[in-house]
Amino acid sequence: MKFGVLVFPGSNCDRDVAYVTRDLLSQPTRMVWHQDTDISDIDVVIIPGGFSYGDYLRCGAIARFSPVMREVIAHAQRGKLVLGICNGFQVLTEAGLLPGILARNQNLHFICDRVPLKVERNNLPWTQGYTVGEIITLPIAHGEGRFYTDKSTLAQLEDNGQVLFRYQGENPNGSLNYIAGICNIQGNVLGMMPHPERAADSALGNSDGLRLFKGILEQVPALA
Ligand SMILES: NC(=O)CC[C@H](N)C(=O)O
Repeated sequence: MKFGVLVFPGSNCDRDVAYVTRDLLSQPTRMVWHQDTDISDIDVVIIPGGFSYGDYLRCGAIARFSPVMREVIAHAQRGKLVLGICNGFQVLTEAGLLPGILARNQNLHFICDRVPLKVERNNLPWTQGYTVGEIITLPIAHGEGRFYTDKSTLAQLEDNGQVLFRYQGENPNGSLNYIAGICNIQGNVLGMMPHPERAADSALGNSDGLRLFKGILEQVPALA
C-alpha cells in the first residue's frame, strides 16, 4: 500500500509519519510537496502535523489553497483513504472534507501532553486494530485543537458514529463532547488532533499509535 505524506512549508511531522510507514511498516512512501498536482500513484494520503504557513490567519487556512489539495479532495471523493493528523485535521476542516472547526484551546495555551483517549468504533480501517471502548494513550501538541461545530452538525456526527476518538477524563482543550477525532460520513477521511505517529515505536515507550497505521494495511472493511 503506497502512502503519500504531504509537505507544506512549515510541516514538521512529515518525517515522523514517513518513519512509521516506510521504516516501521515497510510500505512504499512518497513525500508529496504541496505544489504537486499528481497523486494518482498514492493509496493513502496523510496530511501531517506542523505549522503550515506559520499558522497565519488560522491553522490550515492557507494550506488548504495549496495545489495538491484539489487532488486530495478528488482522492477522498473517490473513496480513497485520507488521514489528517493535528495540523492535518485543521487542513481537512478548512478544505471542507470534514465538518467543524478547530478553535483556539480553551485555556489559550499551546498544550503538549500525553492524553487518554477512548476508541468509540472499530469497524473502519483506522480503528480496526483497537477494541470498542478501549482506552489508549497518545501525545497531543497543539494551540488550536478545540473542536467546535453547530448543534445540528454535532448531533449528526454523534448519530452517524463519526466520532472515532474522544478524550477520556480531562478535556484538554475544551472540545465539544470531548471530541479528539472524527471521520466523514463515508469513513474514508479521518482527522484527529492526537499524534499516532509519535506513539508508534516501542523504543519510545508507547506504541498505541502503531495499531492505527497497521489497521490501514489490513483488509479494509466495507466503507458505508
Ligand atoms: N502539532 C501540530 O500539528 C500543531 C498544529 C497547529 N500548529 C496548532 O498549534 O494547533
